Amino acid sequence: MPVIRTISKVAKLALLSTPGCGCQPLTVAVRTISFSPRQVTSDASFHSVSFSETDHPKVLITGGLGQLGVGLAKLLRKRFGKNNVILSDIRKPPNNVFHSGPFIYSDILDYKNLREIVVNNRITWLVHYSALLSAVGEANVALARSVNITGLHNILDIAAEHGLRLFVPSTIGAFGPSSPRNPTPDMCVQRPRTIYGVSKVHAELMGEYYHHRYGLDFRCLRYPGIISADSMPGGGTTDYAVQIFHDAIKTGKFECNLRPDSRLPMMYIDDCLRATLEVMETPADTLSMRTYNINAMSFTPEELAQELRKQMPELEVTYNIDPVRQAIADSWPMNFDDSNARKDWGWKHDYDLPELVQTMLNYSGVETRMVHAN
Ligand SMILES: NC(=O)c1ccc[n+]([C@@H]2O[C@H](COP(=O)([O-])OP(=O)(O)OC[C@H]3O[C@@H](n4cnc5c(N)ncnc54)[C@H](O)[C@@H]3O)[C@@H](O)[C@H]2O)c1
Ligand SMILES: C[C@@H](O)[C@H](N)C(=O)O
Repeated sequence: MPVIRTISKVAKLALLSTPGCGCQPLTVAVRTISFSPRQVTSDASFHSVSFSETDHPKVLITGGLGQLGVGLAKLLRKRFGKNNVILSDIRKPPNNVFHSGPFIYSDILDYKNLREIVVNNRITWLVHYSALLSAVGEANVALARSVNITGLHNILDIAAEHGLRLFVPSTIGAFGPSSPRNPTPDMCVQRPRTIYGVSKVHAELMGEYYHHRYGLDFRCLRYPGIISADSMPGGGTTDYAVQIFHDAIKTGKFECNLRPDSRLPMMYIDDCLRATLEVMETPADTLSMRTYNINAMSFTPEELAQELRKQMPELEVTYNIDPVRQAIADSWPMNFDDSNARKDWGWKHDYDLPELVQTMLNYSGVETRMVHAN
């Protein structure tokens, strides 16, 4: 019992000294406390990165070379200035990305390297995009567990120690077959059947725990499947909804790996990235929760093909079901209830299915014409 009493006393102290706002310097160095309990006083200057709401944040994006990171960096750089947003990844950036703003190598499994980057660049916001998605995660569970869970622990500790505002995306994949699927609310049973989903529920719970325990300013949105024209998805279940545009334009044909009636929540990338910026800028006292569903539309492969055929009547779609992806899709939400995000911080999507299709075709058409011209 004395151990439990001591822990709860420390917890109370931490809660009292950081009243739910990550902008305050933390009184506890989290990684230190987890291995050898050592209090760090609140005036210790080495971790007190000062960030006031009037300053521009200094942002680090991990896993930034995937489907979403480059677009987010572009949006944030427009708002906060090119040099205030650092993209990072373990892959080599293409020329255009390398020359568009700061890029740095960062492996989220390397705690010391991460800490060095945060300290040397006086980072105040951390957007944690590194992950293995649902389908690649099932193909390599050990790596997914390491990147999505061990990597997240490094991120949480760094963010807590340095008083960062931390964004970690979750996903429709954080729900499972026993969750209500149509619609899926923020609060319900979450028993996902993929390592990806399990790691994302873990991230939601750990982030919220660090928020309550250490005052970490943790913010999390559960994204639907994201559709983008100029970046390719990294191996998920919703990838078909991006691939169909590329194949339709290139060959007029598409082979879909999900059943025609597989209904999933989806969103155009611009809405997703804007939501991310909006929730990061929302004053902390407006957030009644730390993890929100966000939604835009919901469709099946058949409905997407029908919408595409309004502009490409010749489009041929065949179905060759991937049992792994199909089982995942069958366990995920069909419709997402995002009423809390709409109520608390005014979330509103811009793109429904017709606008999405028009935008993707316009963009991909331009790209195709450029490729043919070269
Ligand atoms: N794209 C979607 O449809 C979608 C939907 C819901 C949630 N999300 C979440 O958004 C985030 C970004 O998604 P994305 O589609 O850009 O993912 P992605 O798979 O395209 O990119 C992930 C990136 O993480 C990097 N990475 C892998 N291991 C790493 C390591 N050890 N250290 C540093 N980086 C590492 C990869 O190199 C890759 O560039 C993820 O957390 C994902 O779960 C995405
Ligand atoms: C939905 C999302 O998390 C990702 N696009 C996947 O399918 O794995």
